[in-house]
Amino acid sequence: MRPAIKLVRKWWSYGPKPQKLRIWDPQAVGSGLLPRSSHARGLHQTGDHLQHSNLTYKHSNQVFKDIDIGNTSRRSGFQMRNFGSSTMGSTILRDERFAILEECDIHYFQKVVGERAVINDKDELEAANVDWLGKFKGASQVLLRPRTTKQVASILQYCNSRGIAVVPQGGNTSLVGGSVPVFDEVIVNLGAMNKILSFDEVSGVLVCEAGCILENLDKYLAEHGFTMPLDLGAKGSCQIGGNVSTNAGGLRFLRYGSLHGNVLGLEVVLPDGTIVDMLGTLRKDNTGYDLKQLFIGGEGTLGVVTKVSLLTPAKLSSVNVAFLACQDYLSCQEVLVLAKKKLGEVLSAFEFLDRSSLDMALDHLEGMRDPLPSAKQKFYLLIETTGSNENHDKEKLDVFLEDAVRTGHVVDGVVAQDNSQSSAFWRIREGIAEALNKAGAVYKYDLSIPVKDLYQLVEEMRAKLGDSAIVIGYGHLGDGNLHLNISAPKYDEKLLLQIEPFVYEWTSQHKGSVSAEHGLGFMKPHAIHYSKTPETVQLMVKMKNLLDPNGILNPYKVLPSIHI
Ligand SMILES: O=C(O)CC[C@@H](O)C(=O)O
Ligand SMILES: [Zn+2]
Repeated sequence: MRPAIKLVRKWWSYGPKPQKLRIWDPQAVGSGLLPRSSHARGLHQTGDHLQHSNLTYKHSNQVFKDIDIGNTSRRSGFQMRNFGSSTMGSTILRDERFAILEECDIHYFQKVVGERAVINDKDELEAANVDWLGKFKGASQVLLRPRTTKQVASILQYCNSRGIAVVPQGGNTSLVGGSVPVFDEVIVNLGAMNKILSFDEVSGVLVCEAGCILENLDKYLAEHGFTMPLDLGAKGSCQIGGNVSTNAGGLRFLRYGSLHGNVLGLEVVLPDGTIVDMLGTLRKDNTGYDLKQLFIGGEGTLGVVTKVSLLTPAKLSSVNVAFLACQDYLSCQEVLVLAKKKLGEVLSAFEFLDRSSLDMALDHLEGMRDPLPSAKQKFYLLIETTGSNENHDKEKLDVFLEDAVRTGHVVDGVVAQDNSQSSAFWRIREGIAEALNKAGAVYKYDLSIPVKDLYQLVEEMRAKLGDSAIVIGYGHLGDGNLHLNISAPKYDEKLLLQIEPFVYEWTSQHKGSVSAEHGLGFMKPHAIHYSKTPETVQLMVKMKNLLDPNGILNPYKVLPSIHI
């Protein structure tokens, strides 16, 4: 075994500089290491060296090896982080800027939230330490389940004063490693704060705690004839606090817009334990800066969202879902224009999937039939209308479909005849992410790109990678949001080097964004500069420093690190 790599060229662009990072002897590492590649995407390995104002990003293979975020192993009852696999030498370390948990800390937490809400059960911790994709594995020793805002405040105030790092967690469905610890951060899970506090039918405003599961909120609203303005594949487990913190987009974005518009108020706890009550329910309020916006999409780095007030639309009774096939990408664009013109306000979703995405979903979903078995086209569209007048909506849909077929843009299609068929079409669309996750290694990119250029990236990527991987393009075409996924049998550094920074550079050149809706989390802070100017990033760093001067809250996420 190689000796421990001397590490230490790493600190973060906010908070105090680490004194040093502790290194343990690799000989002491237990077995059962994950393949190195399974975590190789945590910190990028591009070999580039970028200079950005006073931020320096140095991405050499050596640095990558040194700072690779790896798996954990247990020693003397304490989980330690292992950097690198046994084949490349192992260095175990933790970030010494932060305090190691002691008995007295556990006692304090027990006093604040009660013994049963301080979790150190191995299985529960294991689940909370690993992200949904199984790419990132932290080494937290303790998970706390506060039930009140005051408890969250006490936890944060204490951790801030003790220098203990904290990761807020909801349903842990982040696709960018945003909700798992990187080292041994204390996990503060909001799941027990799941009360609906009020709903006002006149204004449509729902006020609830952060741990409410999205689907439960939708069911609750349905009883009152309302619905949530957002819908995601992960709705059965994601929580509204996490949705807000990620500024999740999803399937209804086209119709109801961003959470930046739909969230009317928030209660947040700052890293020092201050409770900031911004839980307004007004649609219009121009008294000073709209500070809640900082926490919508703040990815839990500036404060912990504890309560949410949300504008919800009425649930409309007439829903139609069509599944259409197009020969080429230009036709998809023409259909989008036609849909906007002919369907107008009843258009509620415009999703696209290419043939590879469809094949992948159908392979994964047992018993699911291809809705258009004879079409075998390159592109498919899932179009949904939602309105209040069935005849009117159907008429609109008929006119739209007639035009789409007559002009040759749509070559085949089906309209769901009942709820179970609509659900089946949606199941196919939502099944793509699940299928990809099961298919081996997946390199995920969530990009905003002008619609006219969007699929060109998928084609260029395919041409570049040849047979070495399956390139899949799908997403929310109506919002210009491409989910580019590259599926390969296993993680491979060489493959990654072919993908990145190409994807990011391409996106930047086409005036896109390297994160449309998933956020940056732990996976992509290094790519922020492809979409934000140095001045903007610096302002973000200042905000972070202002609100979290000790850098305890969700460290390593969103903002780039400095490697020297
Ligand atoms: O897995 C992905 O790339 C996208 C997941 C999600 O945002 C979706 O739209 O299905
Ligand atoms: Zn999406």
